[in-house]
Amino acid sequence: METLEFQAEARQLLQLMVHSIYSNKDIFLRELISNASDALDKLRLAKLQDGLEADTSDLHIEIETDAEARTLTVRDNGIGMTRDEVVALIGTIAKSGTAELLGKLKEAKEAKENPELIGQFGVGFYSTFMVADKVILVTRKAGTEGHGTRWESAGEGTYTIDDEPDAPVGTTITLHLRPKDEDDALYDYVDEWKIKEIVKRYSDFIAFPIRRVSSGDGEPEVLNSQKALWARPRSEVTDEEYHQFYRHISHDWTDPLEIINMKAEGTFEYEALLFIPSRAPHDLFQRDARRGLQLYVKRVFIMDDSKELIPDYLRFVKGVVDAADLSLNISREILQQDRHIQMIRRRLVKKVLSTIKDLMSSSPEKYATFWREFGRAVKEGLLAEPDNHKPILEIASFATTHGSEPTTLAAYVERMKEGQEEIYFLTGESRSQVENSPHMEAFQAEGYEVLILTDPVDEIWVDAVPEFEGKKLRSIARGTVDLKKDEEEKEPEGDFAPLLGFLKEKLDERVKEVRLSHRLTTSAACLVSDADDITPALEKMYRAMGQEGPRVKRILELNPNHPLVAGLRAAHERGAEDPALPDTAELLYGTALLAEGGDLDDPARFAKLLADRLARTV
Ligand SMILES: Nc1ncnc2c1ncn2[C@@H]1O[C@H](COP(=O)(O)OP(=O)(O)OP(=O)(O)O)[C@@H](O)[C@H]1O
Repeated sequence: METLEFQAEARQLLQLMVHSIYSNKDIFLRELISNASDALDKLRLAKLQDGLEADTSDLHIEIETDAEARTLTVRDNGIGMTRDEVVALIGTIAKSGTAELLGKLKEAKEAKENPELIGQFGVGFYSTFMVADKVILVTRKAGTEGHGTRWESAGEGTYTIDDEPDAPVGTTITLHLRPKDEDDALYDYVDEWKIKEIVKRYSDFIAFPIRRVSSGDGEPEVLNSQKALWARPRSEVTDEEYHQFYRHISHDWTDPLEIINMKAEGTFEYEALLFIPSRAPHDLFQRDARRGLQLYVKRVFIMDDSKELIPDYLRFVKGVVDAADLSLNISREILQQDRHIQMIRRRLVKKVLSTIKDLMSSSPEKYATFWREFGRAVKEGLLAEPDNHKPILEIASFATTHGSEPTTLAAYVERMKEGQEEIYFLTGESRSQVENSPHMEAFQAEGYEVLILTDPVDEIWVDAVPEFEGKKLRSIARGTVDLKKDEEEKEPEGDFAPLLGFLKEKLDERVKEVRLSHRLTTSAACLVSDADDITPALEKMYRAMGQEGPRVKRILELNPNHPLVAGLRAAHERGAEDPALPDTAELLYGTALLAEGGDLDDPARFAKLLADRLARTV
């Protein structure tokens, strides 16, 4: 017999379990049944796809209680585990992001107040320690000869592991129950009615029979109806049943925001049951996160995380697709090329997008939640699926200078001023940075609405999307802007020509052009990108990804009505040789860069120039 230590993170999680941060302890049984069901799926699949020799004629889950010994046993005749697997799977937590979450959960008190936080990672097998002070797991892997493995722990720092000579194939988990304490929601889990209630509530849809055996009783009783939820008409399924199923497949603690049923008949039949969660998982933007749907073929589970069924930008959608005409032996490789799968995927996308669109009118609050949680991911679809620009843009909303609530593009277009032909936007790092950017000045002064785009993905998709309802999307930090229709109000460029030429020469390394601006009302100067150039934010992103390219020069625009610019022109006219002029040019450029939230190349030099100049004014 060997005594081993739990990995540090596993120990922390166990601690939380032992000290019962969950107010609902009943869920331990749901977790055990869920694992058993997965193990049965895996055995059936191993036989089907890998030709494993195994008896799958009576796959089932058994629950046995012994009131005297106060034990509860959950048994399955599924795939089982090898000794190494027991150590790796039960002694450690391999899931990404767990450490981080555990950090947040350190305070058990906080966890009690935040059930959703803990719901974000499956507590799984460890939840048994909420109700048991000793857990024994005996298992044998299907297809292995000889002995099985016995694992035992009291949920503290260590566990023991040993050979078990006569273990049958599958896994048996025996809990030595703590004394009941109903004040602490710790019920009597040897009670027949309690078991029935829990199974009915949480595990009714499990595809394998869950049988209750009890010493003395005669025939075992089947506790669940085993009906595949996606195959039942929506009107016959309660929300509670859907929610439990959602938990089984998603391991999310909170109820889903929306449930989608689909059924296609005809040449290619399939059924789908999809869920849109009500909150983004913590790993929505992590590359290694689990994504994809469950694939079944005629009620037989084939695989988890089937990415081929749903595009990456809808990776938060959970659910099941049950296709009638696929081979049970289908592999991931074949899945990628399968025409039917591609067709299903297109239909699912269409359905998800139209469901969100319906929410916008039927339940604006739900829609707002959806967009807040998942909008950032959905916008990636504008890059990935040009064919779906329209339906994606229709469900998108954006922060805007028109009030504090986000707006749809349709609502923006409706509010457009007479004569306005483009949809104006400005990208940046935060709302306040964008709002206070010099680029905004003329638009604000003239009463034009500007969309405020602050997600990193915004920098990219705006270049991929040419228009919405025939209106071009237009960055107000790019190209020329001419909001004033009245030619007479404009300053003649001619008077400024010598100054513009001088500045261009002095700032040649940084700007490609210096010109008068029509977008400034209060600032002296601003920087804009040429219509076809990439923006500084994008340049920065490329750089961060390791793609060095040549520096893109921008255009310096001056406000002819600003006293600084007027004064500079006068000074330049008095004498172009004035030694203070080049410094002023640099200060002007630096100030424009700072005003839009940009980074100076040489902040120390800028600070020195500024201090010298200020010293002369005090
Ligand atoms: N009855 C079982 N038969 C075979 N393997 C099992 C069984 N129970 C658990 N396992 C293995 O142990 C692993 C860890 O189980 P655990 O319940 O802790 O987490 P999980 O099921 O992977 O995640 P979650 O709890 O989020 O569902 C499982 O993924 C599975 O590989």
